[in-house]
Amino acid sequence: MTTSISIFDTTLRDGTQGEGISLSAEDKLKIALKLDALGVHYIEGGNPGSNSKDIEFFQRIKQYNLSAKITAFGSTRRKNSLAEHDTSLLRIAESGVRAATLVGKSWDFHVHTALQTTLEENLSMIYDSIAFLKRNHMEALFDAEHFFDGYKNNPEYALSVLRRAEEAGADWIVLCDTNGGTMPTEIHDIVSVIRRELRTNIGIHTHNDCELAVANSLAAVQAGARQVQGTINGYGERCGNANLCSIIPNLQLKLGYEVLAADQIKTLTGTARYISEIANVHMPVGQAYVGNAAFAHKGGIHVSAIMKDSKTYEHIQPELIGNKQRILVSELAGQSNVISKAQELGLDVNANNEKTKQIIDRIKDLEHQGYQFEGADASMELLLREAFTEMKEAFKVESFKMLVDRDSGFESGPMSSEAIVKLNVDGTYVYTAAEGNGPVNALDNALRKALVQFYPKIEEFHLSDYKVRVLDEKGATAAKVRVLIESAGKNSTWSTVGVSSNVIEASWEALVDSFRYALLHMDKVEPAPVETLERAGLVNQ
Ligand SMILES: CC(=O)SCCNC(=O)CCNC(=O)[C@H](O)C(C)(C)COP(=O)(O)OP(=O)(O)OC[C@H]1O[C@@H](n2cnc3c(N)ncnc32)[C@H](O)[C@@H]1OP(=O)(O)O
Ligand SMILES: CC(=O)C(=O)O
Repeated sequence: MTTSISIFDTTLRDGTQGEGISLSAEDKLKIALKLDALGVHYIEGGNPGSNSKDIEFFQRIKQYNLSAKITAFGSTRRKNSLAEHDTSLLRIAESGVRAATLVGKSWDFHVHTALQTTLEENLSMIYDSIAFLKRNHMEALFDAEHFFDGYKNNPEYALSVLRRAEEAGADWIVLCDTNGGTMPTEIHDIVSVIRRELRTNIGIHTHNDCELAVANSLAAVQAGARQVQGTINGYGERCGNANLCSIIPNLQLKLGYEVLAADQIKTLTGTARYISEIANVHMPVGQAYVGNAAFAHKGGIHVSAIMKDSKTYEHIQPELIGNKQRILVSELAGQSNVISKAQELGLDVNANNEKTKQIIDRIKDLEHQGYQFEGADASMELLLREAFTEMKEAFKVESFKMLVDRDSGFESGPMSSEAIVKLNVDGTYVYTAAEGNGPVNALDNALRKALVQFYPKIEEFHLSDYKVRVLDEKGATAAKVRVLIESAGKNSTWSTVGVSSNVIEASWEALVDSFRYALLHMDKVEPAPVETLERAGLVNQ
């Protein structure tokens, strides 16, 4: 029989303890709905005893009928007081949740040093607080903070903490590697012992300070833990919590546990990316399973084999967790990369074709000059289309000029940027000037002004990101730069690249590629009669 593992997500509580992560009540609601769709079993919404944002979240989440259990977090009652008078416990009870997690000390050193109380009083704090939840008819999860450090230091006391939580009626006892310093073999050994000592279900909560949070969670499950607490993308205090985006597929696809339904686990990649957007934290491209490069193949030898059978270089089918295979083309490419990329674009390309060899040489040469096509999908597509099709250019650049000026007499006054471009659009010469808040904006405006007569839908896309990287710092102000421009249309984004020792020229090159790419997918309209354009100052035949 397959063993089920309960997934407890604490992105909204421990995840927000990660540096740089701050979520509004609205953000938390959106994330909770996404996590519920993913199928996690518990969603820890926050700490109602901590701040009013979390109180608002618990109020607002009540209107949704979720499958996941929403839980509130808090600590055991303060020392030398009554649970019934403890603000944190009262806030939890008032929040309206049916389940709550209480963190309590299980390391004697912490009891003496952080709580500054007696070992016996700490046991009472735990008992009273869990019993309070049970009297309020709530499911009670006990997070035994620093359990592994505590057990190594004083196993009898650490175990007595768990026993007291069990006596009080805890539904889950969760062993925490709070400082993230325990090794997988220790986790396995200790969880195996504890499992024999308790009747209550055991969970595991690990931190990533030794880059072992995922391995430690798996070791605990293999030793008998039946709940894993973690966060999406591993957000959390210090180095983060155990990353559920790796734990879930490892448990389900590698170790054969029952975790999520097959159609839900397919939403894992989308969930990870959605939450990274809301948290405003860039996802590492190489993040296991859900990263953009998790199934991206760059080396020619890899791509050649992948095209024969993807199992050669993929440990699972990316679609199982909603990711997808990508083929990168760079100076490390062989003809397989180019063929695969060209086929993706619907181009008819054969192996050992002379043109294929030429385009590989061209790409390698351009990358040697400083271009990078992995991050510039649209420039790559243009190169391939030029090589393998009779590509009709939407326009040709005749010339461009850039004027950057500061009004005399205003030493710190505003700078003005003006661009003048001359284009040939299907035999019609268009000459336009435009201003902008900087040189790239002025060039963008001038190109748009020239082309909008022919391609009105040009208004539907805009430049969404602009990055400059100095390629040879030793050249100082004469160094070569690489400009990457990201553009966004109604339903898509694309990136283009330009390289030069002149930043304006590199920007212009990337900008022109962005327009060339956008226009590939746009219909041209008949421009207004020439005199009208001439009168409007747009055309100079
Ligand atoms: C391992 C973990 O991640 S636990 C969760 C940690 N998360 C957070 O701390 C985020 C939310 N925290 C907060 O908003 C605040 O810290 C609050 C509201 C909980 C408490 O704020 P304050 O009352 O100002 O106390 P402060 O944060 O300075 O100190 C924590 C207090 O809790 C006590 N405490 C710590 N753990 C526990 C526990 N398990 N049970 C009871 N009391 C505890 C400490 O001894 C300290 O008490 P002291 O002031 O008498 O020394
Ligand atoms: C409870 C918790 O967050 C910890 O011990 O790390």
